Amino acid sequence: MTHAEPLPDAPLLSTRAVDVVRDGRYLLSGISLDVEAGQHWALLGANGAGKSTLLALLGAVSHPTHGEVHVLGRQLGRVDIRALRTHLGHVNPRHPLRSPLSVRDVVLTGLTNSIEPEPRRRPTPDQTAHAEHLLDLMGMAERTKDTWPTLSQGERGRVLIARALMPRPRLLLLDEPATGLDLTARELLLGSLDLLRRRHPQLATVLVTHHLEELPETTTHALLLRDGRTVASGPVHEVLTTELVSECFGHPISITRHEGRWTARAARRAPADL
Ligand SMILES: Nc1ncnc2c1ncn2[C@@H]1O[C@H](COP(=O)(O)OP(=O)(O)OP(=O)(O)O)[C@@H](O)[C@H]1O
Repeated sequence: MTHAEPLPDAPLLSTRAVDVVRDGRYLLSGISLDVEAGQHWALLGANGAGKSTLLALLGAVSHPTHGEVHVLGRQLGRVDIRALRTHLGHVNPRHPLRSPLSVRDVVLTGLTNSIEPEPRRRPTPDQTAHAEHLLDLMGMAERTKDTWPTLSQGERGRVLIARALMPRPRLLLLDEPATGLDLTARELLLGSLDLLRRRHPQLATVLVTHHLEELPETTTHALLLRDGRTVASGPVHEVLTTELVSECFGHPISITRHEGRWTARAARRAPADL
């Protein structure tokens, strides 16, 4: 096992014919996916489809049972993945911070990937400026001195994205970032993600959701999962169709796109079927 630096020209993420088997059950079967710089993927599927299981592989948190996962050109299982993880921004929505750290200090803990600031470690002026730049992108510039316990769930979510971006990762992984947010908080989050993607065009993201309404308009690609298998994968205009999304959720669903955003409506059963 060797420490690994990323290979500069490799796809950021690549999985080939990946299976994840737990207790004899296939949670993922035959998943192949390439994520390149500047791409913004949505992983969509019903509850239990395998989205979080796939995201854990992409974040080098778990290993496949069969097949290969390459992160930044390095194959999981062949290298020490701790070195690779510093290039991946992974947002944990259950961030276990309890103390009243300021928003700016929470973002700075992203440098050491620690919950509390490391003792005797002082951020450089460049690092503090970068934290403030990221908070500005996430719409939190006015809140840098506020303390963590005073933030709403939506505000915390945006601070945690800024924290994950602090080490300047090439890839950001987001597991249902809009869950539990009210409409305004959701729109602020999605607007911030759109701005981030436009300002940092080399960044790639992978975002898990069940809801098409929670996709930022800058989403470029989608992978639809059903029972651990790929229903469709590719550019959004080919994949987010009424036919394929209906197949993914096992129910007739009508998809529309308006001003860059998607809406899904489940068809009601006809009275005769009830
Ligand atoms: N460690 C495990 N051992 C056994 N089964 C597991 C394990 N982890 C997840 N599962 C099962 O694998 C399936 C896929 O889970 P996963 O969390 O990846 O789905 P998901 O698409 O993210 O679902 P949700 O939208 O509900 O979060 C589920 O049926 C889950 O119960």
